[in-house]
Amino acid sequence: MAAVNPDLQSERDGATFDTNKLTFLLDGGEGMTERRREVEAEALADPEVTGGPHYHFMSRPEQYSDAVRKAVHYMKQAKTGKFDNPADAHWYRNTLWPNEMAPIGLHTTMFLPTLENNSSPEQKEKWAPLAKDFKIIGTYSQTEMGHGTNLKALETTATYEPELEQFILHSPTLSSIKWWPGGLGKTSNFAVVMASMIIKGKNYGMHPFIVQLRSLEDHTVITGIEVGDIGPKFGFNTIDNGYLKFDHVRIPRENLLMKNAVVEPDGTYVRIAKNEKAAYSTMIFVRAMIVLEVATRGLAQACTIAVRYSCVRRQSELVPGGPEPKVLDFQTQQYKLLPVLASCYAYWFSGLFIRMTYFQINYEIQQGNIDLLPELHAVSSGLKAFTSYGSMAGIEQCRLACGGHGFSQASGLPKIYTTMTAGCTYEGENSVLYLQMARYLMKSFLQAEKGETTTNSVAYLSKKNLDKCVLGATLSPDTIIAAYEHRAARLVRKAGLRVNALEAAGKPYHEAWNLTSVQFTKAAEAHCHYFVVLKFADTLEEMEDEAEIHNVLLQLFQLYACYGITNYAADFTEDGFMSQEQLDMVRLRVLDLMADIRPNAVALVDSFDYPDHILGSVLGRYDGNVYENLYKWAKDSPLNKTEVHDSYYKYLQPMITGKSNL
Ligand SMILES: CCCCC/C=C\C/C=C\C/C=C\C/C=C\CCCC(=O)SCCNC(=O)CCNC(=O)[C@H](O)C(C)(C)COP(=O)(O)OP(=O)(O)OC[C@H]1O[C@@H](n2cnc3c(N)ncnc32)[C@H](O)[C@@H]1OP(=O)(O)O
Ligand SMILES: Cc1cc2nc3c(=O)[nH]c(=O)nc-3n(C[C@H](O)[C@H](O)[C@H](O)COP(=O)(O)OP(=O)(O)OC[C@H]3O[C@@H](n4cnc5c(N)ncnc54)[C@H](O)[C@@H]3O)c2cc1C
Repeated sequence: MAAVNPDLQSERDGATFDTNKLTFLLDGGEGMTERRREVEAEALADPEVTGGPHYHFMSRPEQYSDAVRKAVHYMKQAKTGKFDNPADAHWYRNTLWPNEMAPIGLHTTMFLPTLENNSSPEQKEKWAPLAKDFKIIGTYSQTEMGHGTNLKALETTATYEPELEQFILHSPTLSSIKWWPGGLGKTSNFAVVMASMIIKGKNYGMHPFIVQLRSLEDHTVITGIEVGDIGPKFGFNTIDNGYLKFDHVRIPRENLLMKNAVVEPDGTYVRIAKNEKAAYSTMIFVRAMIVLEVATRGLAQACTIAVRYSCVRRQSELVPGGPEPKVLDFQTQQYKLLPVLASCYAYWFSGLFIRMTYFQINYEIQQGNIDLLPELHAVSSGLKAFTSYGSMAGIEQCRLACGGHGFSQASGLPKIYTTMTAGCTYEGENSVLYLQMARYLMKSFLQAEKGETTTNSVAYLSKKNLDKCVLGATLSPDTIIAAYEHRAARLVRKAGLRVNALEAAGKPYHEAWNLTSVQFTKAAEAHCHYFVVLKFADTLEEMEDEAEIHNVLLQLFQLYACYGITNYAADFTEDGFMSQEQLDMVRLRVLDLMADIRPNAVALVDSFDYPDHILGSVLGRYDGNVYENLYKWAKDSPLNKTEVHDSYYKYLQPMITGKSNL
């Protein structure tokens, strides 16, 4: 390995804590880190994983094809049983497809989970092993050209015919064509198709059906089905997001996944699930996973690149006539990057929390206890929206902080950005998800108004909140939490009272709701902000005796919270809760905290522990040898394969010389 750039080495030498120990905390324990590193090391030693053509120097069809090559490699490995632990499989995939979407991504994240959580026991026994062993490859096909958000308006129909005990799948309109499902266009031979179920003329709403799309022999498309790729996108170019059209395709009755609702042979519909949104369960799972696995990890990688590069890049003067400083020593550069880094840590702890909570509550739901489903739906929706938007903005900030080289694909940042930003849209568009959380907040507000006690994430709504902020120079977590509680409670209450007032003035509820929805999305955002602050504080409180790490995490916590206050100053001050003096103090504390954190900046990104292969960045290399590798990158560019490019002979030569050698 090449020697580490001394400018990066000096940062590591000056850190006040052991990065390894912080990595253990982020991974959820030393054993988890060790296992992750083992899986990554095995993958990194495999030429099928690290070899192959260079991602950025391929066309889109080549990118897709190479991703399929990797998919086959993954499936072969998985078939040996070595990934029985889902986390191992996850680490392996992350190394195989760094910041890319696998053509079989939907198979593992949605198709299989839907089969497992929405099938009857017999169906699960039949389908899950086939999917687990990749004997069938599937996707989750819900969104249509005309509707992604409004699931009640899905137009694909599954009409039951009792005589033959079959459902007939049909796409009655142009807008009913399934559009967007990942891996649908070219890769999958099966899909879970969400369709409106119609029995004897009655529409029972969206239900999941397992449908074969292509032959298992030669991959030709089943009669009555039209399927293909939807074309190049802003990102996600390794995956074949597809379209799917049905022309009266018949499937057996048993292909309705019947855990939540059964259709008997004579067409009698029997609902089993206690909650009518049971068919939406896979979406909750993915939303809960997006927080850590998509939003936070994308941001952590971008921070790693931008912070390391900012310690390697020297430019301008700090001391008149002095040497060029590392750009991270400029206060404005710290202001670009360190609050983003702090938010990354904040999201990480919320991500760990929602992942664990999802598995706990889902276990309860599987046992038939659905009491906590509304809480899980609200929190997973809100956190998905809050963290994906924050990460998207943070990644862009990291890119801008890298100056010109940030604009090159060599930085790795455009790819991280385009992959991650999709997470603001898929699995529920962010504003739509904030409005789902807002429904929950409105209900909780009404409960609190009636004097009832609200619980879990909204417990603060029925508490007596402080009227005056008591935040002082010590910035204790409790006073910070109280400030965020006050802001969220006030914004929720203000929006709730406005709905009530509009209704009292004669507006129907739906109109009152729409007229308050901007306020409510801001209230939902404030609620999520509070929640993320709270989970960060909880992590600090629960930490075991690691004083150095506790110190630096406390600084990050304070920076995250203070930066949030300065960014949303009006929310904290306009009702007189926080004084101008307190706000001024908070603003100055942001600057002081940045100076405190600065010496540990590289150690804090090293703790994310991303191998260079996953970062895919010349700027963010662990060894910091940026310039020689930028030069190498340029030399590898396909345009440099020949001294004179073909286009010269085709176009320039005739114009410049008046003759053509072609
Ligand atoms: C270590 C292991 C790691 C494992 C890693 C695993 C995974 C890796 C991570 C991530 C994967 C990454 C990448 C995957 C890449 C791409 C995948 C993209 C896939 C897709 O992109 S796939 C399509 C997703 N497409 C949507 O996301 C549609 C959004 N649109 C909706 O979701 C609905 O359409 C909605 C909610 C807007 C309106 O729906 P609606 O009109 O029917 O309902 P309505 O508003 O009337 O609400 C009536 C009552 O239902 C409640 N309610 C609603 N939803 C509920 C739910 N889910 N559960 C429980 N209750 C729910 C409400 O809260 C309310 O309750 P109440 O009445 O009490 O207030
Ligand atoms: C990369 C990518 C991968 C995807 N993968 C899959 C997949 O595998 N399977 C699948 O089924 N789908 C998939 N999708 C589809 C995705 O889930 C939807 O695009 C997403 O849910 C948003 O729905 P929409 O496209 O209908 O947006 P729209 O709802 O049309 O959003 C347009 C605008 O309208 C606003 N809006 C809509 N409804 C409301 C409302 N009620 N109140 C206020 N504002 C509203 C939105 O906020 C937004 O600003 C994918 C999409 C992308 C981009």
